[in-house]
Amino acid sequence: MSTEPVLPFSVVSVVEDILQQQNTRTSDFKFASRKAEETSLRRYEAAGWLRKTVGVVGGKDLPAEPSEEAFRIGLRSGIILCNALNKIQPGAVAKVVEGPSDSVIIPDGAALSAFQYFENVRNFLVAVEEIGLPSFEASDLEQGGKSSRIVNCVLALKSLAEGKLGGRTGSGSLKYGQKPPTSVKPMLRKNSEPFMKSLWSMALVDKDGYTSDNSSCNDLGQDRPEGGSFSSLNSLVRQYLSDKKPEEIPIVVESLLNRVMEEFERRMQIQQETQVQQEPQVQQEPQVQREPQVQQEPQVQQETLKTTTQEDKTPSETEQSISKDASVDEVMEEKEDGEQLQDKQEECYDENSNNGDAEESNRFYLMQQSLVEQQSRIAQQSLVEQQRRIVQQNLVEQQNRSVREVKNIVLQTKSGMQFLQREYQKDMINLSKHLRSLAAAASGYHKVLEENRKLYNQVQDLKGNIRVYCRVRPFLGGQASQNSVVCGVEEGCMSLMIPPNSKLGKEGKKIFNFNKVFGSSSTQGEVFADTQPLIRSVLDGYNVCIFAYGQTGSGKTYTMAGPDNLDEDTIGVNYRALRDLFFLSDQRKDTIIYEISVQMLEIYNEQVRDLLAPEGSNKRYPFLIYLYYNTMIVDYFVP
Ligand SMILES: Nc1ncnc2c1ncn2[C@@H]1O[C@H](COP(=O)(O)OP(=O)(O)OP(=O)(O)O)[C@@H](O)[C@H]1O
Repeated sequence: MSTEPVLPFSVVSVVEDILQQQNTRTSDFKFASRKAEETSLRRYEAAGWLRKTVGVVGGKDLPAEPSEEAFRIGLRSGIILCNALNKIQPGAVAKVVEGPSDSVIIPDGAALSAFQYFENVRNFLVAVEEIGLPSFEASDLEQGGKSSRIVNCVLALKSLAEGKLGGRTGSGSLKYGQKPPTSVKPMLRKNSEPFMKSLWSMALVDKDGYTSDNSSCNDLGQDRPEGGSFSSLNSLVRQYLSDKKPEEIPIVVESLLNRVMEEFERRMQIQQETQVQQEPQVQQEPQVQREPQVQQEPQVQQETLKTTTQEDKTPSETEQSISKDASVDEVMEEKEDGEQLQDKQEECYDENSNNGDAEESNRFYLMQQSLVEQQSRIAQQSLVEQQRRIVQQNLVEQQNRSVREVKNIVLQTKSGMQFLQREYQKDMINLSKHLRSLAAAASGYHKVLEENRKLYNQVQDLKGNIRVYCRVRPFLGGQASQNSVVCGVEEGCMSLMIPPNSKLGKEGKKIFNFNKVFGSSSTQGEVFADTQPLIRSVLDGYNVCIFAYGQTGSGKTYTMAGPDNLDEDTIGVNYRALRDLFFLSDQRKDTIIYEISVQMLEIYNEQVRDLLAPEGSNKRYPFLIYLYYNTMIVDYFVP
């Protein structure tokens, strides 16, 4: 039954206090001074280890806490470095050229033996390279060189030496600052070592305030059974650092945590002093709180391991979900990478669990974090790469589909155009055939038309070139019907009553024959119907003359022109003949063009007078001229 004292303060409250103090005092100057201080601490550590390794005599040129310049000058001859290396690994530098027996610190710029200077340093650097430790340039030993690289090299030698003292072989295991065999680099901060050592020194302080060499507690990932409060703080620090990359842990945080450690240690000491005075009371109370802490911390650790396992597993699950679309080889490669990282973790974990060195624990912890982060990055990169590849494949497939659709449309359009071209050629061939047949028909039509005209005019000739029609005028208003001498009207003859004292004879009845007789009830249209065929003969080149003959008031003007009030029914032969001529001319305009002119003449008292002549000219023609005049319609007046 452990009897842990109950802390009157919580770890969180200490951290909060330190954070508050730190926030008020943080400045750039602090950062710079802190960094310089830690650089000096590293240099002192390197110098101290070299002096301890080569001995006081061999390391007389190197002060215990040298400045940067003194550190560089002390190591400039290469003797200390070569001797230290040979102590760790005998024969690493086959021959070390020693300086003068009474050598002292040679001022910078003073002439050294060139052989001594060059051979020792060169042999040391070659040996360091062969071992795989971080090296530096020979010029770093000169004025203005980078002494930090020399410090790194010496501290790596120190780690190698401590590893050998711990029973581990140098080959195949990672050392402090030693170059890893693969591209996976331990993401170790240079200034983390003092802090972690401070952290670890806290871990070795037991409840009584004594330092313990309990090697079972040398792993920061393990909890001390007696150090519940420190384990809580340790868990808190580890929890804070678990999701941070080494480069993301700023110096201020590291400084802050260091302050937390110091403050925590101080309060622990105060508490222990108080505990000595109130031991009976204090020894009972921690049992109540200590047990849950002891039980809780493994849970925290287990949860951390679970989280790590889940982080390891999540990319694998993601890979499995994506592997449907990815190639099998790529997924296998990624799984192999994950397994390799897992193996490295386990290897480092085993190695670290067997080593009691705090630096190794620190390095293991940071390296484990870097491995997990690297594994996550690899999984994320593969996920992003596979998604990008899927998107590219989808785009390519979509473009291919579009190209295929366009090709199909082009082919359909081309076939459609070819079909239309063939149809067009067929239509053109059929049209040419129709045109030829139409041309043949047209030529035949003209022949038929000519033949028709000839036949038509022959019919007119057979009917008679001279036709005589008789029209009986009806009685006008006020005339007695009993005075009419017309006693009979038939198709081709008319009967007249002969008065008794007439010169025509003693017969009482006289019959006259005509081509046709129109009675008093005949209309203007009936009279024109018999003369219309002669009008058409005019357009075929025949001469036609229609004239009316009769005494005054017999109805000549009415028959040829119409009454004073003209309408469609009462217009006479002249208007109807002219309308028919214009109609035929328009009907035949595609084949023949007619020029139509009109003359209106009056023959009165054997004088021919032009009725269309300008007013007052009173142009008269001899009657004989009229006989040869080619006219169609003449209203002939008999005096
Ligand atoms: N078929 C008819 N129906 C009705 N009225 C008619 C007809 N024929 C002639 N008339 C009328 O008889 C009258 C005389 O006719 P119209 O003037 O045509 O005779 P005319 O022969 O021309 O005389 P003139 O030789 O003096 O010129 C007119 O009033 C006319 O309207």
